[in-house]
Amino acid sequence: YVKSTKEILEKASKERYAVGAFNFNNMEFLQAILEAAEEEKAPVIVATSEGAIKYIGKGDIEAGAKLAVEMVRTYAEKLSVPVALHLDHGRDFKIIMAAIKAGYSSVMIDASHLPFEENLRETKRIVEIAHAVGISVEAELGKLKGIEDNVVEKESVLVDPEEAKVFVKETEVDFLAPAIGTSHGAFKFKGEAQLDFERLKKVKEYTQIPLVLHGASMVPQDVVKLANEYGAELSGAKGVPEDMLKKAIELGINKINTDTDLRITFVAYLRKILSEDKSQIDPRKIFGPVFEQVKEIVKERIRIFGSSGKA
Ligand SMILES: O=C(COP(=O)(O)O)NO
Ligand SMILES: [Ca+2]
Ligand code: NA
Ligand SMILES: [Zn+2]
Repeated sequence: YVKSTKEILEKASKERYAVGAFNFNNMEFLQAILEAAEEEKAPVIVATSEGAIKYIGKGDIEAGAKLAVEMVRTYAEKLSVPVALHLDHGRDFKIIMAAIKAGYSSVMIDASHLPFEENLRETKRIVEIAHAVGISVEAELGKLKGIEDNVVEKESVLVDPEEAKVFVKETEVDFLAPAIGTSHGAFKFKGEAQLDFERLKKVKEYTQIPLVLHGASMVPQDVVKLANEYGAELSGAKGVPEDMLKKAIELGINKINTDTDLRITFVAYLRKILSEDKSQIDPRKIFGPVFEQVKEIVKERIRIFGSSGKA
């Protein structure tokens, strides 16, 4: 059933577990994510980036947002678990408004590439509008490396917990994504994986609101290997290790954004199936088994996040 992001995350924050926020760009990814949540009896957040809304709507933002909402509602109303739809990395005011108008439960305003005061001002503006119509808001402090759809953040600038305290108090934002060393995509760390748990601990202490980890994919090496065996070129891919995810959850992370793990799984099994079943031309016979694997990786993540059975 459909439930608000705020209710889902406040329960998670109180009970110290995390809920997956899985990105989707099409029907099959959405189906796999929702089936995984249902099978794990877990609350789940499904998210579209601005690029996903444009992709779903073939450039028509209103149409894309509307179709995303209607797909989620159509599937979610049959499920026994709570589902919320979230706008990931909102930056364009028009797209954030389109998501709110279409019926998204929550929106992220990502102004973290701007100086603190500007990020604060932009976030406050979105919060005022969203709260006026019962929608919750996520914002980001600090910068992630990697491509955030349309922004290449050169340096990863970690969150300042003192700034976070002021930021949350002034903006009344509902959830905060503190940059603690992750980055988007499959190549997160040059050397050893490293997250700044001290900062995370302080941010939770100072803000006491649900926190979000971006760039949290684990990049499973067995799946990377499989993809490379079938012609992908993903050597050097590295994600967040399980023990670090678990420590981040203990320290107050309640929403874990996961996109790359689903993409790598999709690519590995699509390549495998196409090279093995050479006469297959029915997309359902190709996508069926591929998205079974995507469903399995989502179930594994839900278990690691601690939200299995929390519906
Ligand atoms: O932060 C993410 C996803 O991160 P990954 O690339 O690690 O899946 N979405 O907003
Ligand atoms: Ca950002
Ligand atoms: Na987000
Ligand atoms: Zn992100």
